[in-house]
Amino acid sequence: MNLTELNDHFGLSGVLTFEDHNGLTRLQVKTPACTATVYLHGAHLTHWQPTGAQPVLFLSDRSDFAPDKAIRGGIPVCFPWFGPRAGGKPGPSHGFARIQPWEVAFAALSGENVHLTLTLGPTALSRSLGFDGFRVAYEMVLGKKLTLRLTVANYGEGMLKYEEALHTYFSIGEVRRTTIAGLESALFVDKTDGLKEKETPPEALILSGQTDRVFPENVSSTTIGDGPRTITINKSNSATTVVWNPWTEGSVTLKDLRPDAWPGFVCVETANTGEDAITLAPNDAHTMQAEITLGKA
Ligand SMILES: O=P(O)(O)OC[C@H]1O[C@H](O)[C@H](O)[C@@H](O)[C@@H]1O
Repeated sequence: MNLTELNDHFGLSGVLTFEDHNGLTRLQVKTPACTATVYLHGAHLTHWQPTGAQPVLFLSDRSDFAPDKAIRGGIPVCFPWFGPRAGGKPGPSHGFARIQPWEVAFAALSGENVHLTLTLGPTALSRSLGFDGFRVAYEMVLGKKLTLRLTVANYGEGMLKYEEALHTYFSIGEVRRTTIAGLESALFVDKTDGLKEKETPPEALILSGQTDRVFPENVSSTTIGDGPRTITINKSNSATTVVWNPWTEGSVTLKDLRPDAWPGFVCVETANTGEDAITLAPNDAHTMQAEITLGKA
């Protein structure tokens, strides 16, 4: 659908409008409860700001907005693998979902919440990478809180094994003064240190250097302490949590991130990766959910 058709079919007067940005289609949401921006490219939520609060998501001002690139910041949807593809097989980092155009299936205002569903089915790129019999529905409920539901269905004839992540970049005042509660004494794999298995200290986590930690079999809720506010992530059907900040060392390798931007965000990711990957029998489906709420410290 072109912009006119999208606005005719799914636009909500004064609440939800589709527009072009750099050749990509995005939608802007404005309600008494929040403002939000979603790109159909990657079903990428780049902005969510409850009324009266600071923006919750970080977006890099050097991000590419191009059909073959992932947006840096917001919430990249990683599917059907996380990080580099396993087994040395070809394919983009974090899978193809974040660099494919998704379709709008549903948009409505219910009370003060906008309910939006975007879908992704097999594309030329996914088929070229061996993914044919799947469908993904991504439901967002945008209001004072944010609910994200990623449902994957197997329409193929064989088993479908996949990884997934909502790679959320939270905007924070200063990462070295930010606490992450909920991962106390938790086991993690340290991707910055040869995949060694380690355990976090018994108190809330404060990052002090380049961080790339995968917490397997971890269903805990996490709460980010960002100065006067807290950001809580409650999740279901997600067995992996990932915490990432590139720090100075990692940032220099990322062309789409200002080298001094890293103190302003932390990624706390709702995921199913590695041993927690999902395997679906034909006609089966699985839903992973994250719910993000703001509070006072
Ligand atoms: O640069 P990207 O492909 O978006 O990946 C950014 C980061 O994502 C995750 O958090 C991974 O654990 C990291 O290893 C990776 O560097």
